[in-house]
Amino acid sequence: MSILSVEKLTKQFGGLTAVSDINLSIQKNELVGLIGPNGAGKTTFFNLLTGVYKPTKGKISLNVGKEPISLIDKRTDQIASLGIARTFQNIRLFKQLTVMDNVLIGMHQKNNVGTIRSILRVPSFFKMEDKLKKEALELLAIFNLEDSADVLAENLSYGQQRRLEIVRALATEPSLLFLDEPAAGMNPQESVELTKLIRKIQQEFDLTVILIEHDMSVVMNVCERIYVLEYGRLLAEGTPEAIRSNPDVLRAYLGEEE
Ligand SMILES: Nc1ncnc2c1ncn2[C@@H]1O[C@H](COP(=O)(O)OP(=O)(O)OP(=O)(O)O)[C@@H](O)[C@H]1O
Repeated sequence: MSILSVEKLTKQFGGLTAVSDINLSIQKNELVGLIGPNGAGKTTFFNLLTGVYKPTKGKISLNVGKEPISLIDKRTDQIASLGIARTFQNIRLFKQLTVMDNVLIGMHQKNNVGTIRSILRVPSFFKMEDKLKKEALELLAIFNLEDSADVLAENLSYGQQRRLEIVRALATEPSLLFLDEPAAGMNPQESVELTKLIRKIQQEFDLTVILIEHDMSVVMNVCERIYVLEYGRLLAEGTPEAIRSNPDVLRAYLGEEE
């Protein structure tokens, strides 16, 4: 079943067409890669799917309930509440807050803790808060961050901050997770560990994952299917094996670092 489908999606910034006539369909529980040279339109594509930008043209349809839902004209918060979570190329954590609080914010988005209850601090608030903290610690443990729960996010290493971003996205209990260059700035060993973690959470949390990544070893190891963009257009689509030997892809990447 297709969980997300995109038809003729286009985004123009003045005279520049950043995303051009993209058609794509993602199946439930797939782990799909989105690759392409710098400026190919990958982040713009994520921004269109998550409501940051309004498309110039095209359709985006999400299939998580009885009827498909159009994401065109939905705000970012509405899209998030439909079960789409993302991370950003430039880490966007609450750096002055602890690791735990960063995760709790993600959870509060989903769980109705309630402003009145939290201001009045009634017993049910503390009960809910304890439950959420326990769940947050379990999520942090998957990413080997549980011992840093009380550390300020700004004091984490770069690799840890990237992992915390994923935990915070997971805390909203998404069905679709968009990861924008999760391995950027990581050393090779951290990238390998992250690859395993992405696969693990996809299976454990029944997730559909779309991953933008420049690190080809991450993409080729983790993705079941890959879409390649170039100058905003869809250049190729296929399994990692097919993409690896596709002449158009090789040409687009010629001279690019792998
Ligand atoms: N807000 C904007 N206003 C104008 N042009 C933009 C805007 N956002 C992106 N662009 C342009 O759209 C094109 C696609 O950019 P985008 O960031 O989506 O590419 P990308 O594939 O994610 O690149 P990278 O791999 O370098 O992150 C680029 O030419 C970029 O300069």
